[in-house]
Amino acid sequence: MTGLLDIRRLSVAFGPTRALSDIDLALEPGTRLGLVGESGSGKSTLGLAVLGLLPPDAACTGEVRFQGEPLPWSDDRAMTRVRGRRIGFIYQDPMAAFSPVHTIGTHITRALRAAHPGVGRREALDWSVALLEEVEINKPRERLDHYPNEYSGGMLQRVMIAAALVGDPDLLIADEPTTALDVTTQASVLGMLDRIVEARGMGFILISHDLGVVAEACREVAVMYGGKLIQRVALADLKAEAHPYTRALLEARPTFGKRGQRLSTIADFLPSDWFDDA
Ligand SMILES: Nc1ncnc2c1ncn2[C@@H]1O[C@H](COP(=O)(O)OP(=O)(O)OP(=O)(O)O)[C@@H](O)[C@H]1O
Repeated sequence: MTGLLDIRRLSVAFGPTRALSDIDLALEPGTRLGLVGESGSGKSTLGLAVLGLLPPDAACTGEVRFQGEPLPWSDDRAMTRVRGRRIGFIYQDPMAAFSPVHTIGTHITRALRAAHPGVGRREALDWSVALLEEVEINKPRERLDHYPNEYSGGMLQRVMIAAALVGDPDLLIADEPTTALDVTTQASVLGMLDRIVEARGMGFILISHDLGVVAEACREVAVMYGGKLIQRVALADLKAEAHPYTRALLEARPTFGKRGQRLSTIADFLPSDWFDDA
């Protein structure tokens, strides 16, 4: 079987900064992988590299194959087609994704008609309604006529997810998709993402600094540190098999059980004496 995504020896540098060093990562179709690590570990750079969206000053080596074919990074038009149809992308700030002067319906139907040029106005409208239903927005037909400022942050994030689904992608990459939301909304958006990814059987890469977020919607985690991939493990085995740095990430999570206790902090990574300050 051809794999979904095959990242081989991917390295990215911004001048003297090595953002990614020799990443190898393969995903089978339907794999749901959380990519975790602290700020600056290279998670976003990895997502952007796969999508061909690195800034021009990034020096990138290595190869990424998608469904068996190398991604055509140097061909802008071909990459635009990949992003519109085969790989969906969701990022953190829903507000920035929408123009305030167009209705939500205009945004979605435009995205649909860009991904499927033959689709007529009427069909695009019905399809948009179905997509808003899929992301669990009530009264979708009515809400298509609303403007972004009439939507809450959580609802806008749902619309952004709907827009990422217009091309029926085989892989969805989400970079901190719920970080801008309050905790309750975050949980409901993650639950919805989990249901959609499951129902569509898509591959899913969820980028987050928070292992708890990843646990809501993924089955495996890949842990990054300093531009390197240091561990990949099934979530079910995480506690038993956590690499010392992964364990530190787990312990740094605020949970209700730890109320009143000091949170762990992640110091420079020194594996040999890592547990001494517990
Ligand atoms: N456009 C850029 N120009 C210069 N350096 C960059 C650029 N983008 C990322 N970097 C550097 O590459 C490294 C990895 O950054 P990246 O944003 O991928 O990390 P991250 O794990 O996604 O962090 P965060 O969670 O804060 O987004 C960092 O050292 C960062 O400063």
